[in-house]
Amino acid sequence: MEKSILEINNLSYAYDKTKVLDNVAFQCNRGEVLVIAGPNGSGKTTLIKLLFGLLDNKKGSIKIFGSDNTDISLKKKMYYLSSENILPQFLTGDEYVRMMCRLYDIKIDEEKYKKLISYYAMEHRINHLIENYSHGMVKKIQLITAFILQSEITVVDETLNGIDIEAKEVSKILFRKLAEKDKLVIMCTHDLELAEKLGNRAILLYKGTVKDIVNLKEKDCNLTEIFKNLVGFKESDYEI
Ligand SMILES: Nc1ncnc2c1ncn2[C@@H]1O[C@H](COP(=O)(O)OP(=O)(O)OP(=O)(O)O)[C@@H](O)[C@H]1O
Repeated sequence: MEKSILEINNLSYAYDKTKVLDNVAFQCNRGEVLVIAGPNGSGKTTLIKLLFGLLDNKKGSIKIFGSDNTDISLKKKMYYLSSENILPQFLTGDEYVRMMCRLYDIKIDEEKYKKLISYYAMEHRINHLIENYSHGMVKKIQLITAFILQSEITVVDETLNGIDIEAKEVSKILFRKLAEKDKLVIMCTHDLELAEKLGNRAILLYKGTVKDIVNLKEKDCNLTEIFKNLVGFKESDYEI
């Protein structure tokens, strides 16, 4: 089985004339949690949107399982947990999960599904309309869906922000288990502690370029310090 399943080369992107990604290149392997970290506006979400073919006119290439990422057959192999509430508001949580399973040709394992609902304490809300969910509940529905689908590639955009501690801890365990099943998990986050605990490698994105690719499994890896150095952060520069 091939290890590298996603390859990005010379990727650049501009909104109108403003360049936000410049010559980005990296590859991702099966079985890893790859963290994409970077300050606000560094281009993380743009990169994810390009990955899913949601933006036109990119420069460079994104190959997934050897095919161009716009290949429609790839859609069923990838699931995106957005940081925004993009779920259909007129469905219940349960209807959304079941609809996604149909779209992805996944026969739902009812026992597993029930377990996931209880892990995320959604027993009493799963049949309510998404429209009436809190911010965290919308995220929990996406997490339940991700662990039911177990796609080849799961991309998480800040989804662990704004969920309660128990849900966050459960998610950490389940994303690790997903990677252990030889799936690729890509996680955009500002939470560097989470990144260190969960990730295999981190791509450090800064002003649209890849500044470093850090092996998080190396002993004494301190992503916060690496980051501070990267942006030239000095405690002594700040006072009130
Ligand atoms: N639709 C858009 N039109 C114009 N500019 C955009 C658009 N979306 C994003 N940008 C700009 O592109 C740059 C990168 O934004 P992006 O959302 O990819 O960054 P990010 O790293 O995900 O940020 P954050 O951590 O704040 O979520 C920013 O300067 C942003 O203002």
